Amino acid sequence: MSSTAAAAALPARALTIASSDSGGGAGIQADLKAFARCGVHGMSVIVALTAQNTTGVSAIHECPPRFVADQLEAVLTDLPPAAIKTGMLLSAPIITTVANHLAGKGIPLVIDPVMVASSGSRLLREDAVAALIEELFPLATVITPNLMEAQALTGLGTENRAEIAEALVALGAPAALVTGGHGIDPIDHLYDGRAHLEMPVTRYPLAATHGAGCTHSATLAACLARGMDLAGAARTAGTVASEAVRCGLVGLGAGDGPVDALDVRRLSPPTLTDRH
Ligand SMILES: Nc1ncnc2c1ncn2[C@@H]1O[C@H](COP(=O)(O)OP(=O)(O)O)[C@@H](O)[C@H]1O
Ligand SMILES: Cc1ncc(COP(=O)(O)O)c(N)n1
Repeated sequence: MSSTAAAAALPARALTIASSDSGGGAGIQADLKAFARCGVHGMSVIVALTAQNTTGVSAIHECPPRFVADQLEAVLTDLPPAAIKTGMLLSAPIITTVANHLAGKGIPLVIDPVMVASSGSRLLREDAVAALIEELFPLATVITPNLMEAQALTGLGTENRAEIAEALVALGAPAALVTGGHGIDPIDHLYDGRAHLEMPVTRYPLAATHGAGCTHSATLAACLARGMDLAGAARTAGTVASEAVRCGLVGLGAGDGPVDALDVRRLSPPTLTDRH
């Protein structure tokens, strides 16, 4: 095969800029599973490590912003992604570093404004919220808060998703996709500054939703990397996240079990006779 033909056969690339979940349920670990689920080569810039399991976050170790910059430079110079998502970014200096590296690149960007873990720990410091809104939202293609995050970002108490999505766009993001899986209406609401689109999601009443939001935003980025339009990517993200909940690993730990975008229970190591 010529090198051009080999390159044409390569998968699309997507990058997650987020934090590690030692329990493997959310964060970088969920993002890479979602990328693989969508047939996309996943890359990861890790900004913090969490000591975390299904019951909660017990410690957070922040990467120095200079090392975050090193990772971004390593990826962006050699492996430019076709789309990027951000997840747990933790601090204002990290957000500024990320914004400085992404500004002017024109790469589709999904911002999942992860603020508080479903188990209750803060994953974005109080003093970093303004940096997220002012420095990163203007660079986004779409932001994907859940309803609680959307309320915290806008200061609105309403559950009216159309109203809240418009307020998010007024904060500087060109489009907002408000999700609402955790016990609320199973409807994702997309507003792109012109039109509203309601996307019903099949809801599963399972105790395995840890990482659902990460899986959702990573799938959205993977679909954009594969050339889908925003509405199609948003529908697919809702479907993949919902399926990941259906395949969620209830009982894996003592708390909220992790979602599973790859449905690993149906996989097994190849036998020797499968080798080629
Ligand atoms: N119980 C559930 N059943 C089916 N899908 C769900 C469930 N919980 C979450 N999801 C899916 O995950 C997406 C993100 O969930 P959500 O709870 O809004 O985010 P977060 O994990 O950030 O709180 C939803 O849009 C939906 O597609
Ligand atoms: C590293 C990391 N990133 C994101 C989340 C949010 O996921 P969830 O809302 O399911 O707790 C998390 N708990 N940990």
